[in-house]
Amino acid sequence: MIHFTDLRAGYQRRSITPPINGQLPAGSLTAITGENGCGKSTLLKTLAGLQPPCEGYYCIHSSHIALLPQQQSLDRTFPVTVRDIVTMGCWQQRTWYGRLPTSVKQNVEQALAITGITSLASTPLSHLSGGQLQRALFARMWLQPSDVWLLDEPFTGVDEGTIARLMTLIMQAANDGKTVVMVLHDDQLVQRYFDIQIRLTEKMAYWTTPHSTQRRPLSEVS
Ligand SMILES: Nc1ncnc2c1ncn2[C@@H]1O[C@H](COP(=O)(O)OP(=O)(O)OP(=O)(O)O)[C@@H](O)[C@H]1O
Repeated sequence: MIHFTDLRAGYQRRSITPPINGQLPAGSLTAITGENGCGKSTLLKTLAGLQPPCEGYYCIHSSHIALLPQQQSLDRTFPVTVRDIVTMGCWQQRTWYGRLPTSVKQNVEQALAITGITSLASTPLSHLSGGQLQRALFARMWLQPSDVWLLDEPFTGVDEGTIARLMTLIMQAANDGKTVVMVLHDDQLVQRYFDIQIRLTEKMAYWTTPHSTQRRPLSEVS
């Protein structure tokens, strides 16, 4: 669950977003939309704790938050493989001498398999296509112990089949009670899958409920 009270996100006390009020229940799937530069990523970074709010406040009823950042924010030359990147999702589960328990290693293999990148496990980060990198980042997020998923344009460069595959995993996560917030530009996806849409403009944050959602009504989500 996330509560907003007159929250304005921005940088160095300069607000970018309009004031945001309301709440996102546990188990909900929310799309943040709006024109380029309206502050969608800034809002997500604020919710991830990477930026302090400019005004107002928010409350997340969990300390376990997983963030899938925009690709541009990553250094692609970093010398790691796909398996290394995915394994970072469970660094907290390492033993005190740095080893990963067998059960956690199995989870890493599962994350690679469900995102369809097992064959790329030993591939260096710098050799991945944009869509392959998105899958690896998604697998890392999927592994992180968390109650809240924050995803910033996770489908950039991703083909239709993979989008459907990842959306299935995202809906499963929401059905399991995670609060999922995603920045995206695709209205069709919003109408098809999301419970709540927050459309940001300069002056207002418009909250709507997409009608043709394939998800169960929120009241049925435990
Ligand atoms: N670190 C920063 N310091 C100051 N201003 C920034 C910083 N990062 C982004 N901005 C500015 O904040 C504004 C909102 O940026 P943001 O990335 O949140 O927009 P967005 O809605 O996610 O855009 P897009 O749809 O293009 O991804 C932009 O004008 C941008 O230049």
